[in-house]
Formats: sequence, structure tokens, C-alpha cells
Amino acid sequence: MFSAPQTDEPLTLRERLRDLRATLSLVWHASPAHSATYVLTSLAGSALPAANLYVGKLLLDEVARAAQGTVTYRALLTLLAVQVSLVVLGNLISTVQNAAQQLLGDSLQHAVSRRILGKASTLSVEAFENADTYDRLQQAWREVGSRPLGVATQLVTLAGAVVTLGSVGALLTTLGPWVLPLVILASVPAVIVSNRFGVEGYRMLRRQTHDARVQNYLGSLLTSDTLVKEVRLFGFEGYLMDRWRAYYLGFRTQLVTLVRRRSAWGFAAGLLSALLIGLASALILRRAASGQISVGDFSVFVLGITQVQGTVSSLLNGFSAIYQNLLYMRNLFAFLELPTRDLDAGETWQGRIESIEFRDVSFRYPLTDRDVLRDVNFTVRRGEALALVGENGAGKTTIVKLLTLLFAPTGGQILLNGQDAARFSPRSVQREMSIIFQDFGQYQMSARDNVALAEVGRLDDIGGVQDATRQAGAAFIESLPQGLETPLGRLFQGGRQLSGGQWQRLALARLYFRDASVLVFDEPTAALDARAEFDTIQALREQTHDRITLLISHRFSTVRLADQIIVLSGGEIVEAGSHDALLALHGRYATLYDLQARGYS
Ligand SMILES: Nc1ncnc2c1ncn2[C@@H]1O[C@H](COP(=O)(O)OP(=O)(O)OP(=O)(O)O)[C@@H](O)[C@H]1O
Repeated sequence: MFSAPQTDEPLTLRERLRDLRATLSLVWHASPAHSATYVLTSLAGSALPAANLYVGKLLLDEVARAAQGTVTYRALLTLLAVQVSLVVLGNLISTVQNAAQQLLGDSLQHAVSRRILGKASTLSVEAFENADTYDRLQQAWREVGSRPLGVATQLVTLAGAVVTLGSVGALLTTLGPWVLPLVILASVPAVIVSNRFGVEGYRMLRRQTHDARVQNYLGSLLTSDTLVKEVRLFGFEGYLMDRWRAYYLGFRTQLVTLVRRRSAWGFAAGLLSALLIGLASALILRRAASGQISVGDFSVFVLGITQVQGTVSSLLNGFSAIYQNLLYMRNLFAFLELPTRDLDAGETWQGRIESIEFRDVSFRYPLTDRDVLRDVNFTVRRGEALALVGENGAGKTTIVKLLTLLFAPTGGQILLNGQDAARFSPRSVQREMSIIFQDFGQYQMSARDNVALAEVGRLDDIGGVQDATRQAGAAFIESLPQGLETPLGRLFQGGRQLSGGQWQRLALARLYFRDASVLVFDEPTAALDARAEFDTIQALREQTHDRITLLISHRFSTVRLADQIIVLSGGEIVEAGSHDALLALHGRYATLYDLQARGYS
């Protein structure tokens, strides 16, 4: 039922480096000042552990010598002062570093979100109907807050770890050449295990993306305010819960397998590491027993082990974290690199649209193998109303998508005033069109916004909004507590919920608000009562005398008002003509009309 999730091909080193460069450039451009502060404070902070170890060692050795009476109190105090200064410096550095990281993270999240939203707003309607693109968009959007900053901080941590390891390692090397290699070796197994399972965990999540989206959707059905009535009445909560849980159980099985394997390997790695540290300690103690190292030296060894282990692990984990974050970034870049349809490409359409002609138009949705429209021919001129009728799935809405240039035909031509529509920029043509879709938007904004969104350049045109609401029979809006400024919908506090019919009238007002030469009504009266339908159609007739009107409706009382009626079946035109001519044909239209007329009587 659902398409397969994205495949995860491994990245080549070149691709990874390219993505790394692109990520760093993204981070840097998000906030150069905070990036620089973060890098400098991180590197400075990385040198502090070695300095602390060294001063601690000096202090311990001096204390030991003091026991023999060769050191003054003053000398000890001086060392203490140095140690305290290091602590204060460390605090200062980490305070600045944290602040810089937080602000950088915020700027970065904003910058990446803007790019994702910017991209999403240039993607074609087609792209949104593709499950793969939609998965990518969702994933990019979900992880925008953590991943890009993750790459940057991990990279800086990596550089810092090199500084720490170099400086602490130099101190440890003074205790014997084998100390550092043994301690480093002891840190490696645990890190390898954690890296390997980190990548596996990421792959698991990625494989689950698609199913997780389905699971989320099922959950959203149970928590939706608009669907609760239907869900309660039909009582399919249990079914939804079962399906939701089935997905969870699938994920759970995969997680259990992963956790079991990771735990077993983790335990083995810990054991190996303890053995190696034990060996290093025994060797140091042998030197201590023969009086070759001081108390201070021993403290460097004991504290140094923890430092080196922590650093090696953050070094190796850093690589794997960067790798994982880069997998995400690839996903983000792949989304940002998706081809977009430049809605402004082509000649700019000027003036009114006087005629629209479909010439042998065929259409097939991307990634499908069936033409949903075949050889569709019709012409409609200014002042005429064309109605499309046909059973569900006949292709009516698809014709609207083509006519409004949301999609391009896969065969044939659409001519506007006799010129090929493909020559013109879709946006410039769309400016001459206004539409009410079957699934029109119910924007959880003010009533005024709901109308004026049709032409955002005229958001303040209160008179225009009032005219449009009156034409659409939506004048009830003005009697709401805050008039046109009343917030609508129940998503946000203080919002006023409207009925289905009221929302539809508002959508009609939106259609009228735009001064367009083509008006498209896709099931405009579905949610309206008979009286409202009559008023709407009256208004429509007044409104449309000098425009092109396209009307999709299952109500013949509406359809019969059109000058030309096209009957579609299975993507083809089977009958066309005026209401009277089609009745006289005694064909499919006449049959459907009779059927509905009988239903009404
Ligand atoms: N995005 C899509 N991808 C693939 N096929 C689609 C898509 N949208 C619609 N279709 C298919 O195209 C055909 C025509 O659909 P269309 O929405 O144009 O029908 P319609 O006549 O408007 O139906 P209704 O009266 O139910 O609104 C249907 O078979 C439908 O399954």
C-alpha cells in the first residue's frame, strides 16, 4: 500500500568532504562572529586540562618536599594561586563558549529553516504529491535544530581533542614511552563498538522513516479535532490504535535486536579496556616501587588516564558523529538540490485571458503508468461558463490543475488567446486566475487574511475585502465580535470556529477578491445549503459575465447554468454541449440529470 522508503547508498569520501565543506559554510554564514568565538574558546579550553594536570603535579611534589621542610608556605601559595587562576579562566572560557554555541545554534536553525521553507515554497505541487520528496522534506524539517550545529560542534570538539591529547599525551610520555600507547589502546574498543552501533542505529531510524510517518499519521487521526466526530461515530479508534501499535512493535523488535548486540559487544570492549589499563598501572607501579617517579608524576598518570580516555573517545566518537550528521546533511542537501520548477521562467503574460483552448491534451501523473486524461479538446471564451461533469475520478480536478498551470500536460497543448501556454511564466498566468478548490484552505488567521491572501499586495484593502465577502454571501463575518479582524478556527486561543458552509463562503470571497480573468469553481457549493447555493450561483452569474468561468459540480442545478458542459468519463470527453443540447441527446448527461432530478422530486 505504501511505497518503499529511500535507499541509503553509502557516500563516497569526496561526497562527504563536499558536504562537510558545505555544512561548515552554512554554519559560518549563519553567524561569523559566534562561529569564530566558539572555535577560539573551544581551542583555548582544550589546552586547560594539561595545564591543570601539570600545576597539580607541581603542587603535589612541592607538598611532598614541604614534608621534608625544603619548601616555604609562600611558594605553595603561589602555585595555589596559579591553579585557582586556571579554574577561573576555565570557567570564563566555558561561559563564553556556551553562550556563543547557543546563539550560533539559534542563528543556524533559523538559517537552515529559512532555506528549507524557501525551497518548499518553490517546489511544484507535483513534488508535494511525491511520497519520497515529502519524506525528505519531513526529515529535513524535523532535524533542522540539531544536525547542522552537530557537525560544527563535533568538528571543533575534534580539533580540541587533538590539542588536549597532544598536551596531556606529552605529559604522560614523560612517565615512560609505553604509557600513552597503552592508555590510548584501552580507549579504542569501546569507541569502535559505540561508533559501529551508532551508524547502525541511524540506518535503522532511516529505514523506519516511511513507516514512522505512517505511524504518526495514524496517531494524528486519533488526536485530530476535525476527525473526532467521524472516528467516534464509526468507532474505528481500536482499529487505528492496533495499526499504530503494530508499527511500534515492528520498530521495537528492531530496537531490541540492536540493543542486545550493542550490549554484548560493549561489555566485551569494557573488559578488554580494563585489562589494558591494569597492565599500564602495573608497569607504572613498578617504576614507583623503584623510586623512579614522584607522587606528582603518579597523579599525572591517574588523572591522565581519565583525560586520555575521555579525549580518545570524543575524538573517535566525533568522527562517527560527524559521519552520522553528514548523512543527515546529505538528506538536507538532497532536498535543497531537488529540481524546482521556476514559476517565473518564460515570457510574462500581459493583459486579460480572452480564451483558453485545450488541444489534444493528455496527462499522466509522475511515477504512474496510466493516462488520466486522453485527447481532451475544448475551447472556452471570455463571458462563457464551462462546466465539467463526470463520475469521481473522471479527471475533472486534473483538468483544473492543468488549466491553472500547476501541472504541465504530458501531451498536446493548452492555448491562451491562441498562444501556447508553455511559453509563459506560470506565475504571470496564474495572476489572471482565481480559484476555489474542493479542499480549499481554512486559514487559522483573521477573516480579513482569509480573504485578502488571494492578493497579498492588497491586505489593507478593507473595502475590497468587504465587497468580496458580500459577493460571496459571507457578510456574516462583519457581525463577528471583532469584525474582519476576528481570528478564525480553533487551533489558537480566541479563534472563532465557522461551519463548513461558512468556511466555503469565505473561500469564495477569496476567489472574488482577486481581479482575475479566469474564475475556477471546483465544487463551490458542496458545503452550501440550497438557499446559499442559489445565492452563490446568482452572484457567480453577475460576477462572471466578462470573464471565463470553469465550474466543476456534481449538482446539475448548478451545472445547467453553464453555456457549455463537458461530460468526462475515464479521462475522456464523452459528450459536450449546452444543457438543452445534451438533454436532447438522451445520452449519459441526460441519464445523470434525470437521475438527480428524480432524487430531488
Ligand atoms: N497526485 C496524483 N497522483 C496520481 N494519480 C492521481 C493524482 N491525483 C489524482 N489522480 C488520479 O487521477 C484520476 C483523476 O482524478 P481527479 O482528481 O482529476 O478526478 P475528479 O474527476 O476531479 O474526481 P472527483 O469528482 O472525485 O473530485 C483519478 O484516477 C485519480 O486517482
